[in-house]
Amino acid sequence: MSQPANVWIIDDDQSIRWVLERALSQAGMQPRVFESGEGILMRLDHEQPDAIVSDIRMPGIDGITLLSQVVEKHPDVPVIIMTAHSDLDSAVTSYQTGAFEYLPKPFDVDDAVALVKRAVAHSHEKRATGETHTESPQRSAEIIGEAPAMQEVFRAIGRLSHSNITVLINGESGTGKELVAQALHNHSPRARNPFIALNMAAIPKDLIESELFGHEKGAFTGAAAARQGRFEQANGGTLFLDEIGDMPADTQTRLLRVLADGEFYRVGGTTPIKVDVRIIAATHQDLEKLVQAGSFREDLFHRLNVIRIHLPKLAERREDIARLMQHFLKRAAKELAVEPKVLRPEAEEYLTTLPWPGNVRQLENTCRWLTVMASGREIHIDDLPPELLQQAETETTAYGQTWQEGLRNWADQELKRGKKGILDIAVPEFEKIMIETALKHTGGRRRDASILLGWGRNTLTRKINELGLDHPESDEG
Ligand SMILES: Nc1ncnc2c1ncn2[C@@H]1O[C@H](COP(=O)(O)OP(=O)(O)OP(=O)(O)O)[C@@H](O)[C@H]1O
Repeated sequence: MSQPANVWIIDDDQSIRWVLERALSQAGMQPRVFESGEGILMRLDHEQPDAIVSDIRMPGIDGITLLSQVVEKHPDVPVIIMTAHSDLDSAVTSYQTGAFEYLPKPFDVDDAVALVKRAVAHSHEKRATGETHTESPQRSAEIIGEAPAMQEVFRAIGRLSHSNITVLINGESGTGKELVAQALHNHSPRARNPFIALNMAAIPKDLIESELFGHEKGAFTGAAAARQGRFEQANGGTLFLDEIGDMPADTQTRLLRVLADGEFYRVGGTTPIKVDVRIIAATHQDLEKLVQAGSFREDLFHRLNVIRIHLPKLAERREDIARLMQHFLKRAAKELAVEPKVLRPEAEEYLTTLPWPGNVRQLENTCRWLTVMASGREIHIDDLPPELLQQAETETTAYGQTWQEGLRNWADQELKRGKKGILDIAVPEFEKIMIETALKHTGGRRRDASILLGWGRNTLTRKINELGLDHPESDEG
């Protein structure tokens, strides 16, 4: 009921697939994308998503035909049909054929997400039995990290590879905690058994217990069938409890008991269930503080805090940024079936200096964005998303000013002090800064610096003399 909703997106337009996939993932769902409706019906015989979002006009089987087949064979799976705005006929046909809803393109992403959520809720209501087992999507376990702090993490993974010990991973959001948890599992004696991830912050509080421990039929309103919890699903394997700091107090008590006894009861159940589960927990919060504040049980904290792995912020391992970007650009290109883009050196250098508050996830999203939005194969600084460029503008001057604002304030101050002829002070100063910076970038080579500045070589030489910048000529050839 509260497992991440499985949503299939079918569209031959990769940008639509991408936008929806991203938006639904961010809304806590598990989208899966398909370029066409071919094979969907066969797939449905094996597993049913909580909702399907399909385009109408696609090569091969079209959306309406697919819809009619799904409605006939799997009436419990709601289908949302997308099509061009003007196409009223298709809208009508979709409804008549049994679509859950019709989504005109272009659509507002938030509206689309809200609509998919409605469809998912609807299918949960309708689906009395036969919950499908959703595992985390298979991830490539490649973890990039040459920075010393990451090497520490790799060593820990290696050292722990023969053990089933509990691990607590600390680190800001997007630093790769889940990836590391998965790697710990993949390199453990439990590797062949399930790795089940559950994010405490993403589940409504009242559903956490049934999510973890499952429930018996009729345990609460809406519990139409008995259902396994994550603990049972993870039996023999690893249960990754993300954002453990958000676990409600009574669930903490229950978890502690399970860890001590190795058994639990489903919600509404009377038979104890035995499991063998390794716990890896993660949090971006300071659990010691939570313990002090009384919102996290101290005894549970000690049980979880056996081995601790700390993931540094991306800004603390800048040496990995370039490699990570290359990795994500390649991956995004593969996802979108396009040629991989490459960063121009200056764009790469620039990106390496940004603060990246969203850590690796933000970097990954930026690479996806660039793969779709950058016009050529090479990514120039101008291609970067506006919010990243603005960061530079505000960060290059102190006090959060842009240089224009700084200049304006300066001029204002000078005039207030009664100065006259301020251009005679400002213009040479401006040119001096431009010239010196350009020369710095070319290692003192004037010919190249004049190109960077957009001046002729002779103009640059004259200016250097006029301004009295006796920059040594170097490597003029
Ligand atoms: N070192 C790395 N090498 C390659 N990919 C990485 C690395 N670190 C993180 N990623 C990728 O960045 C994204 C975010 O990582 P992950 O979900 O593991 O972070 P998290 O710390 O668990 O975030 P949150 O706390 O928000 O859930 C994932 O797509 C992951 O694959």
